[in-house]
Amino acid sequence: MQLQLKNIHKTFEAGTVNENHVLKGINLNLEAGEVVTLIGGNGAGKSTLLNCISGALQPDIGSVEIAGIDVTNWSNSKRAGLVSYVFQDPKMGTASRLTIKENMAIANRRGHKRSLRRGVQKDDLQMMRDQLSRLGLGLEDRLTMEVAYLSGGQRQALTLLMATLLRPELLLLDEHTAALDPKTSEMVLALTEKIIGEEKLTALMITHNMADAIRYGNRLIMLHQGQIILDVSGEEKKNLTVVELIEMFKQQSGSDVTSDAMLLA
Ligand SMILES: Nc1ncnc2c1ncn2[C@@H]1O[C@H](COP(=O)(O)OP(=O)(O)OP(=O)(O)O)[C@@H](O)[C@H]1O
Repeated sequence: MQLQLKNIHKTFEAGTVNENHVLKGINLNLEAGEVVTLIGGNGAGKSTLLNCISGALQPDIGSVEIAGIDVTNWSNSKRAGLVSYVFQDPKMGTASRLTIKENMAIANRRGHKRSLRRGVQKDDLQMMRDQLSRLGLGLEDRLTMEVAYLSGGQRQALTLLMATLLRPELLLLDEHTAALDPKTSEMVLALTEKIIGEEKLTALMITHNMADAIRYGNRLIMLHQGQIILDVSGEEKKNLTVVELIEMFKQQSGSDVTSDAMLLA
């Protein structure tokens, strides 16, 4: 099992008037190679769930196993050797004032305490060029350019490459194309699919776009008020339509999706 979540609970501001029980007993198993899209309305708990997996947040109850290792009590940085993530904001996954080469060098040390003094060797440079050329964006010829000068899409593509440079046991994508225009989003999603496929990664991807949730991955999960209310895979998922998905949401949750960002698909 690549990911095993057992009875995850998370409450924010416990014991105050603002107490918010966000995750209510999440159980989820992901087999190696599964690519899961995660949808749900605003505030459903999607990011909180990913944060509990990455270690950015600690669940109050429950356990997290990644690639057979119980990481429940591991810090975010200790989990970095196992889990990689890409966030919505293209500025978050890369260091603006550093060059593409320097960013790639950092990615090449993810989860390792290897000395920063080692510097970039000649064979590292060739590896970087080869890796960057996979993106098809010509970044391999701009190794000494500061990342700040890249477009949002180029930057997110680079972030994705960096997150997978050292093969993670699990790749977490938190609406990683939501800040991009539709065409660029499509480009980054196509690259995401390519990299996940080539590296045979296990991935969990949050999206607000229902059409993308159906199109990508082999399994789709819907979260509502901190619980999994829908879990479809294989042919059933492939044959889903956005209209059916909205209908299922209404049935399962007992509420409407009107004015919800889920409809922005
Ligand atoms: N650090 C925090 N402290 C207090 N409340 C939080 C914190 N993080 C999230 N929340 C609350 O938890 C709830 C779930 O948030 P979360 O970001 O997980 O939802 P989401 O499903 O990702 O929503 P969206 O699609 O809007 O991003 C929200 O009500 C949010 O305000």
